[in-house]
Amino acid sequence: MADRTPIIAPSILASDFSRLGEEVARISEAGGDWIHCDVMDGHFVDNISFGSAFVEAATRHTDKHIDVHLMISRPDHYLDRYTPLADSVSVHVEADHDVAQTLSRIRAAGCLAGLAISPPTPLEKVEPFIGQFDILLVMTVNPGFGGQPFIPETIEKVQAAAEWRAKGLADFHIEVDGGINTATAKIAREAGADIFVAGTAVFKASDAAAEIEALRG
Ligand SMILES: O=C(CO)[C@@H](O)[C@H](O)COP(=O)(O)O
Ligand SMILES: [Fe+2]
Repeated sequence: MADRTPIIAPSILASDFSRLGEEVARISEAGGDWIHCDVMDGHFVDNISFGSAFVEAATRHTDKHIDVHLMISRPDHYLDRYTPLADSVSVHVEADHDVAQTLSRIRAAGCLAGLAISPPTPLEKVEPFIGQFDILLVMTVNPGFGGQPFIPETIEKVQAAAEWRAKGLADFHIEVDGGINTATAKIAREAGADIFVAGTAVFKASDAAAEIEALRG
């Protein structure tokens, strides 16, 4: 079985964009394992964040794993702008694309392939793609904004996905994203999650290193 040591992925959506480089360096030095980059197009979600030029700028201030979360309607169309910058790329099962083909292209580009699922979407929607993704990204808030409260019902999906994994159907990480703090990380970890995205909790903490350690549990 693969290593399930908790991975903490601070989301730069919660950083001070006017000091992006310093913020990325600060959070890397504080012990963040992966740098989570939330790309939003104002169409798939009701918010616009940043695009590939911004992600590229962030990469110049860290040697950590770059984890791109595409909340965009046509991930297949924009994919080639992100795979050269990233170590993992997650696309939404709800977006308008050939999911199997997009996942296959992400892997072919040398990245871990992530499949993301929003809170209202039943887990059955990702079932046909088991074995084709390396990360199941379970959204624990509705995508689009940082700083929202964790939706407890989403944990049932983490538990069910962990059962798939335990049955040996496939080996994949379970990443939780949205409203993650030390309390909700514990709930998610006990349900089977091993990657913890935290924007507000880490970037707004007075001691980011202590917060990252606390999130590991
Ligand atoms: O993908 C998203 C939001 O759509 C997340 O990655 C958020 O950026 C997490 O922020 P917090 O809830 O931790 O503040
Ligand atoms: Fe995200």
